[in-house]
Amino acid sequence: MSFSIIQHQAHIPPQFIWPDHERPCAEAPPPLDVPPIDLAGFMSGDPEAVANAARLIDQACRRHGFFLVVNHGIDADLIARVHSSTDLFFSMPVAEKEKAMRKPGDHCGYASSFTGRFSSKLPWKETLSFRYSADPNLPDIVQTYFSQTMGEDYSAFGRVLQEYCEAMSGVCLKVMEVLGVSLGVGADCFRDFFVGNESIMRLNYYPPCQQPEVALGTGPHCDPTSLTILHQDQVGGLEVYVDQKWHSITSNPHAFVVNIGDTFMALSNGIYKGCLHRAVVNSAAARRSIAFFLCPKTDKVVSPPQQLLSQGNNPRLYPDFTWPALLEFTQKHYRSDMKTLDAFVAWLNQRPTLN
Ligand SMILES: C=C1C[C@]23C[C@H]1CC[C@H]2[C@]1(C)CCC[C@@](C)(C(=O)O)[C@H]1[C@@H]3C(=O)O
Ligand SMILES: O=C(O)CCC(=O)C(=O)O
Ligand SMILES: [Fe+2]
Repeated sequence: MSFSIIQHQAHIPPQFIWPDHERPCAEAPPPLDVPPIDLAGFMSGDPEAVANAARLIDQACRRHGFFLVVNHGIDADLIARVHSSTDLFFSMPVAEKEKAMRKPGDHCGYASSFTGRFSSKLPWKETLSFRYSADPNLPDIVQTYFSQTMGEDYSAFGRVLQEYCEAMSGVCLKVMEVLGVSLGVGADCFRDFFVGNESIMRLNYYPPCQQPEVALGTGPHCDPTSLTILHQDQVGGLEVYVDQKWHSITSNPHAFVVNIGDTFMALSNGIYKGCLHRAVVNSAAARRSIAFFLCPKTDKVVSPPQQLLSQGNNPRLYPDFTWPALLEFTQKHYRSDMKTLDAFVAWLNQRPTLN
């Protein structure tokens, strides 16, 4: 089922129609007051800038887990090249895109409308996801993926995305320093945990939809990953559920939208919260968003720093786990939503123990 056919029909197929209580708001939702974290200010070491960044990120992460990062130092031309690469890929003929077709159970590759994964509440989007590794022995992992999957013509395409992932990994490590300071465990604690990250990059493409009032580009969920660095194009459509109602996050090309995921919620022993969010579509313009999902190295055990447990009455909320186990759960057993971590822990507990 490809959007090039669906989007020209008068009505969208029933699999893309969401239940009443999950549909977009009839009125445009109010904007969420998302604090801008001055990353260069924090990194300068100026005590006031460091304290201000830590305070703003702490307030946001205790409340909804979303904040903006500005003065991030990422070249605007690189961001523009990633957006144009996204347009280039999704404008390709279906047969060309399907060279990168996502395989069942794998999180990488090209997926359109997710018909192979879900039978209802299908998201109105096409996605292209691929691995990034900060391992210095894998300096061209992204470029190699595209050359091998799509052919040597895609080497330059892969180079742009490789460069962008390296930049995103750097921004994530700086944000982890701020999070470490704001949680009182020190700038190095989470930075050291994620320095060898094995992350996921995803290009989201949302075609115009003839019935945007009953569809969703991405359904309500909390990212199961650790931290998400998202760049929205000027169309906008990202919404966050705070204080029992949906809020929009205004598009700002100079800022990255950053949010806490389930894995970091577990690392912070629930002090910082992942938050329900979704993406709405529209009938006039296609929308793109570029999402970098920070994930720890596969052998890292997700367990909160001791300091967070010894501070007063703060019992462990989640058992130790590894990211690959949670990822497999989301790919093979459970559609990520707002209860993914609880469902994951229940799944872990019911598995037969190897004696
Ligand atoms: C590890 C991941 C699974 C998803 C992509 C990344 C992080 C976010 C997850 C997702 C976007 C949450 C909503 C449901 C989902 C199926 C989707 O709409 O794309 C999720 C992704 C996935 O499982 O492919
Ligand atoms: O497209 C967006 O703005 C949000 C996408 C998202 O939440 C995701 O891919 O996890
Ligand atoms: Fe998300």
